[in-house]
Amino acid sequence: MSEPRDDLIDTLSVEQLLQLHLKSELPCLWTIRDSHIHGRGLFATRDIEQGEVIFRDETLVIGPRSGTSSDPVCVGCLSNSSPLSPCSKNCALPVCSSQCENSVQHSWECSFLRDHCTVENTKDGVSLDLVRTVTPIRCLQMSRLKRTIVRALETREFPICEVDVLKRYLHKKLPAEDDKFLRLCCGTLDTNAYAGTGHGKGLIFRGLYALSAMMNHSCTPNTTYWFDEANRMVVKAARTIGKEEEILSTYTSLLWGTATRRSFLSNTKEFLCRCARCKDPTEFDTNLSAIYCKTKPCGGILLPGNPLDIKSDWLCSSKIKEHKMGAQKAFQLLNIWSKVAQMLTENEDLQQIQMFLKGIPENSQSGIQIRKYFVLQSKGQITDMTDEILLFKEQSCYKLLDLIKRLKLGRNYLKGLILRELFHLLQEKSKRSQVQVDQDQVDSIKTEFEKILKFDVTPQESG
Ligand SMILES: C[S@@+](CC[C@H](N)C(=O)[O-])C[C@H]1O[C@@H](n2cnc3c(N)ncnc32)[C@H](O)[C@@H]1O
Repeated sequence: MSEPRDDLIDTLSVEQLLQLHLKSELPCLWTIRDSHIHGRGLFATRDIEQGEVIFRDETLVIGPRSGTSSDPVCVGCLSNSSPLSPCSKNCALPVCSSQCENSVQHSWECSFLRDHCTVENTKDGVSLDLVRTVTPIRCLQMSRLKRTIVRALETREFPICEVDVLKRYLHKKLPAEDDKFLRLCCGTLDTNAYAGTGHGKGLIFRGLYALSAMMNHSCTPNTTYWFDEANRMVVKAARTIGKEEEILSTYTSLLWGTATRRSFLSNTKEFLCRCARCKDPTEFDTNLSAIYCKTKPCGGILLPGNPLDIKSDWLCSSKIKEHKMGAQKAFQLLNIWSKVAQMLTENEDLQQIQMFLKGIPENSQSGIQIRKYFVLQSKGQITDMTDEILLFKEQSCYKLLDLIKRLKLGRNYLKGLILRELFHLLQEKSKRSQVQVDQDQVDSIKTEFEKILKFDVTPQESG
């Protein structure tokens, strides 16, 4: 499909625009329709097998994340794995090499900022404020086709707009049209962008993906995604998706409890999810949000009476009416646990962690937070770990895998990472204790994680 003349672009439907943007001539597995969840959604045009690639999405724009708490990354390669220094051309943005400084990616915004801004009193020559504005600024370079797609996406105004941050540094007024488009892009990015991380390369970015922006959210999505070497977003079926079924993604961590997920979605995307998992106080019998009943010697667990109403009392599994807790108190407790969990993982003190885990219900969100950290992020090499840590990591892998199964998350990327870790742990365990580990089991774990983590299944590729 060749690109039409500029004046024809305005006459195309969203679906045609997206087909053009993805430059795909293959038959596609998706169509755009009205959704009962919200606005438009993406729907399957045929049955899609678990693990099948549904689409590979090209970026409309990609750049550093906008959060004030994010560590700065090189604006050229978007990685934080090498030491950063200010761009020598004095645009106040950080780069990690002369190659990144002179990259096509960076050159345009570099001259834009030098031409429009005055930057003084920066910390080490870098302005973190301006780093936040890079991704919207990059939108000004968009082609007619990309601008038309951006205008077709859902957008809303969020309280913080990067254009206002940029304005603090401008000594030259932006043309009204650019100002308006930049504002639109800020809202569109906040509504639709995905945060990406690059496996092992310290990549941290925010990308606007045209087709992915059509996917509504569910806390038990039927897809999983990943970013390939070209930073394309690869979306796969986490379980079988029937013809006509809506193709759903997630905008939040799937291992958080309902209250945390819903408040995150409300704060970052300004909507309240009402999916099947959000409606179920037990979250498919996982009790992720549970806290122990404080009435002695009850021993029951408290869960929200109505998880869709943040003010509703938390009720006890003993069904005794008086055994309850106000929502505010319950949220405070969950918050404190989460902070303690964060502190404990930073210290990696296994004894203290075991004590903390004894005081909270099994599967509780903070316990899961600790286990996930130990499985996927803990410092150091497996070969240097004590037997106790190795055992804790192994148990944590099984716990997380069980949770993923019970939450009906299917074959998702997180599961692949956990299985890979488990494979390495079992190998180390058998080396250390010379205990015979079931080799068939280890091999099947290897096959499964390789299948999940291997996204280049080109023969099945669609649009
Ligand atoms: C990436 S867009 C999804 C596509 C959008 N429905 C459209 O018509 O363009 C994200 C926005 O869709 C809405 N949305 C997505 N999932 C939702 C859900 N589960 N419940 C309510 N609104 C949702 C929210 O307004 C959110 O900001």
